[in-house]
Amino acid sequence: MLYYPTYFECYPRKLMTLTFIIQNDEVLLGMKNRGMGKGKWNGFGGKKEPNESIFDAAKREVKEECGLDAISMKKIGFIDFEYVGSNEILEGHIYLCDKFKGHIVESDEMAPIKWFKINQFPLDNMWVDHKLWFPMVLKQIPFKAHFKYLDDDTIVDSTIKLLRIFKKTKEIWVNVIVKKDNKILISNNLEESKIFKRHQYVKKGESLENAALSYLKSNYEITTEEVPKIAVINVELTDNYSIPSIIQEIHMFVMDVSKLKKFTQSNDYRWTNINNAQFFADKKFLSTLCKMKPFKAYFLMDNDDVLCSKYYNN
Ligand SMILES: Nc1ncnc2c1[nH]c(=O)n2[C@H]1C[C@H](O)[C@@H](COP(=O)(O)OP(=O)(O)OP(=O)(O)O)O1
Repeated sequence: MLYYPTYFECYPRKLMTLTFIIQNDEVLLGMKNRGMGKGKWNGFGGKKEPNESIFDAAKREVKEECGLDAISMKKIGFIDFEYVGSNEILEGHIYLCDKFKGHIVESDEMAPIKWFKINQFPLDNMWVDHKLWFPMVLKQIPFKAHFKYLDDDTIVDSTIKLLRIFKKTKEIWVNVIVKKDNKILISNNLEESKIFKRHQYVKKGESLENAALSYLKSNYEITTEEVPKIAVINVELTDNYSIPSIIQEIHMFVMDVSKLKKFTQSNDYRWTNINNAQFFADKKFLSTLCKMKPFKAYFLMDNDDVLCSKYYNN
């Protein structure tokens, strides 16, 4: 379960728009030469004027910043931008425009303006939040997000929630990590980045503990009577944005073999330092797990990329 933060609900808000113009497999971006986001590539947008609707503001900003008339625009996301030390929220309304007319006109504020192939996006030279939600714009998945910035390049907290109308079904899985000191066992046949993907489906009527013990036996040839459960994580996948969508609930157990009287290591495995072993892009996960203190977590994944991760104490 992902909780959207609410502590800033009473803060005053400034409404802003941001529109991405997309044609075939290309996105139009402009280099911002002044104001917020100076020196970064961005879509087209800015503050809403009094007495105009947010939709009209989005169309006006597109015209002012790149010269095009947007014909078809679709709202994809809402983003609350918060800056440490400021009690004002910048409420960004994100649009996708796939029909337009006119000619591109560069201005003092935005130049140059260029079409970029979607897979060659200049992400390193854009707002850092973009790489976390742009996959949703491309897949047209409505979302709501909150980013708390320390400065223009550092995010200290982020939450991305998919706004779904469809029912979600849950699949229950277990996974067992075998550890000793600050090392974990990794299969020789598995890429380290994929260790986390080796979950085992929990059969109907089977207890989580039994599923974990059978996982230990079949994967690591370890027979034991108990193994502690450390984490429950919910993984939501953007590629499963269909009907019904799936949430994976994964129960993570950790076997500390230094506690076992007898342990024979299978030749199929090797020890890897926790800091070198990867859990997708989220480096914090394995080290948190190996502290052996129960916790809950949520991950929003787009293929192998973690778009949003949240850790909760149990
Ligand atoms: N992190 C963050 N903070 C603030 N603004 C943004 C981000 N990430 C973003 O993508 N953006 C977007 C939102 C807006 O489209 C622009 C900032 O608009 P701003 O510079 O305030 O508006 P202007 O158009 O320059 O100013 P006016 O025309 O409204 O005067 O960046």
